[in-house]
Amino acid sequence: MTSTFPGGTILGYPRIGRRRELKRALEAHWRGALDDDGFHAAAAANRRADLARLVTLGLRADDASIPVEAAHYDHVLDATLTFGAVPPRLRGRLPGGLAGEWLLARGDAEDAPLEMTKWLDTNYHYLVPELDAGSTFSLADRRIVDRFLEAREAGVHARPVVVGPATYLALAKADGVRPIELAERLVPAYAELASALAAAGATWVQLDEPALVADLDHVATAELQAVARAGADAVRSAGLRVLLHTGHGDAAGRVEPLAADVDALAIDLVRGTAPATGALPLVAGVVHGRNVWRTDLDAALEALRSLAERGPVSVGTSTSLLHVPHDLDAEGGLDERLRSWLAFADQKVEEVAALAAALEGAPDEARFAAARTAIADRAAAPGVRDGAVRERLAALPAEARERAPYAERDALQRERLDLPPLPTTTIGSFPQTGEIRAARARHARGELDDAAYAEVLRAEVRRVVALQEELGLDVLVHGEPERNDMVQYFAEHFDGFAATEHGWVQSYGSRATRPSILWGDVSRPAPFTVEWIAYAQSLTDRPVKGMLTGPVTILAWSFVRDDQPLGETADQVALALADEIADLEAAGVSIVQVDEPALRELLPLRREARPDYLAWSVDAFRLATAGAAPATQIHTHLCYSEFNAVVDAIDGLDADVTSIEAARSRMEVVGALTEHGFGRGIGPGVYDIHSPRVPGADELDALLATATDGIPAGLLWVNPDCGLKTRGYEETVASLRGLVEAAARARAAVAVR
Ligand code: MET
Ligand SMILES: [Zn+2]
Repeated sequence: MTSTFPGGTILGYPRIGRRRELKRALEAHWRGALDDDGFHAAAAANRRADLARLVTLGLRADDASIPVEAAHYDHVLDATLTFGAVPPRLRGRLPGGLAGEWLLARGDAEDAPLEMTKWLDTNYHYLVPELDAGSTFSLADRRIVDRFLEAREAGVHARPVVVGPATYLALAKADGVRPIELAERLVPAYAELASALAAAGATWVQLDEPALVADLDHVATAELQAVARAGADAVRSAGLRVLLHTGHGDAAGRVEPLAADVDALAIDLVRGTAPATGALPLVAGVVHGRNVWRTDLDAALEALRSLAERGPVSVGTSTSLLHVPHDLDAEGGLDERLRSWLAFADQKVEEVAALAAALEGAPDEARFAAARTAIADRAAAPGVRDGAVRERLAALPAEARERAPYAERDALQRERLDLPPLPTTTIGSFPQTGEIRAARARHARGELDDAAYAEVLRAEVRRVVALQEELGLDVLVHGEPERNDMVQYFAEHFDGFAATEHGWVQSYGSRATRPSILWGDVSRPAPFTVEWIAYAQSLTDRPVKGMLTGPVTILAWSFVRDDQPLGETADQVALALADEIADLEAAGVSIVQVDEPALRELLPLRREARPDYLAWSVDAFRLATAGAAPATQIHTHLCYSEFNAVVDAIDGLDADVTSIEAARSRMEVVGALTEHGFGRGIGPGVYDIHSPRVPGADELDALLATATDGIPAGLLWVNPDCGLKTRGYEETVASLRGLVEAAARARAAVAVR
């Protein structure tokens, strides 16, 4: 066991299991099919399998190369439990053990769970710590120590990983106090944890402090640095060595003041540069932790060698591998050529090991040659560059992103659609019933033929349209039963994308998504949404919305190519969507919604990078939609985030109607929009679809009153926060009935004014 840093390491590894074993264990335990012991045994078996795998792949078992994090549900929740940060509303009554953990993660009939939000600029959701001025912290749970001991029993001297205090507090919410001000109370709990780890025999601890490289509105970089430094000092005071890990972008200019307080620094060299930390040992993140492309080993080795001139260097990933699937070898169905260009988590571990060996002077020439061949092959492969797509983009006229003035569009649309004031609508999806899911699975297995599957879906469209008419909604949807996922469905119908079979990536808790791989130039060979919308429209006289996913969201929820700027890829997707919109219009569709729920998610963590991002993302949306006739009403939909920071961009989208999540924040966004002078249609959500709760009439009236106070009645729409696909029919029908009735009351109130 050495105290100098190992030659090669990773910063984290997927925790869900190669075949989503952890998901199965979690869900079985929640259903009551597995007791506590059974769950712990399954989770431990999964952790042990991962440790063994990492050793096989080339990480050393004896020198703290292997990180152990392995949360049951979420690593931020693990910190909350470890330090006893019980939410004030549950103080004194949070059950111990798994029951308490699930109460925080999932809530129950009486108690809401912790709020969930996105981890930095990723699509991973963490549970937001809930604190107040009375919060205190101590080592309340020994899971981090126990996992270290468990690994040792399995023959691995591992490196425990914990979210650092600066990041923990930066990502927390607190009542009556700025969370960062609680640092003086939190830091001693890190010292307690460190003492326990030292007593257990640990040598290194990894403190994850990505907040250091972000620009946050509510806390200054200097404050974060001071708290991160105090956390590192606390861990060191127990005799442990600290690996400070930032990831998620450029650490240069952010970590230098901590150089004397840590023993090594893990930095993202894919998106950032090396900080001026002298001869401090660096874990150089040259293997991309968040995408699925094979590393250019030659270039990486060169970068490592030049860094090695300054001081000790080991090889690492740019972030935790939490954000990529386990193993490419599981993908038997992928095109062989595409497969040769890729690396999932396990392949990235092998890349790290290969680079570490080469840096030590023992390069595996065959592996380097294979990487070289694959990278050259990818650069020249057909489809990666499609002449027709490129010519079309190059030839775009200047006005390709401009629609007619809103006033003109508005007049034409009002005449064409003839809607009542405060029109009611939904966001697109209706509950995905067990029946639909079962039919999709049987269709995928070949047990249900195309015609029979299509009939199941059509029956669902009929039911959804009839239900909406009965409820009295004004603008209808077809319900999206044919879509497994709002991005994957598009990826499956566009050229330039490939889907994986087992490429699951944790999204939150037991939930995982399977991002598609965007590998080539994107185009749309044939219309694919039109038949569904047209079928729904044939069943009703009310307008049915065409329903598309926007370019930014398609990129955000896929693995994107790394060989051209994102903005260029976004424009290609935009043109593919523009083709679909043209076909929808030709089929008589009068309203098209283009969803951009991820617009806020991709916002760069650093302020200086934001204007460029907002420019290309808004441009891509406009390119997708500007070809629509002035009489075609373009809607967009945004959710999952706090949108105050991007109101200008939302305005820039120039959609005729924007529906936006607002119920949970009690219409907070209405104020921001009013202040901005937003002058087009707006539907702040009045029904929080993330919970099975049916909103009461008073609640709906109150939310609508806030909306009508801030938004001119002529612009206001009434809708839920988001799509209904995760809900059951019972609560959906009750909630939508309430929503339509509340809209009628609000209409009457507005008419009287
Ligand atoms: C995450 S946004 C979802 C929008 C989509 N149209 C739906 O209703 O499900
Ligand atoms: Zn949504």
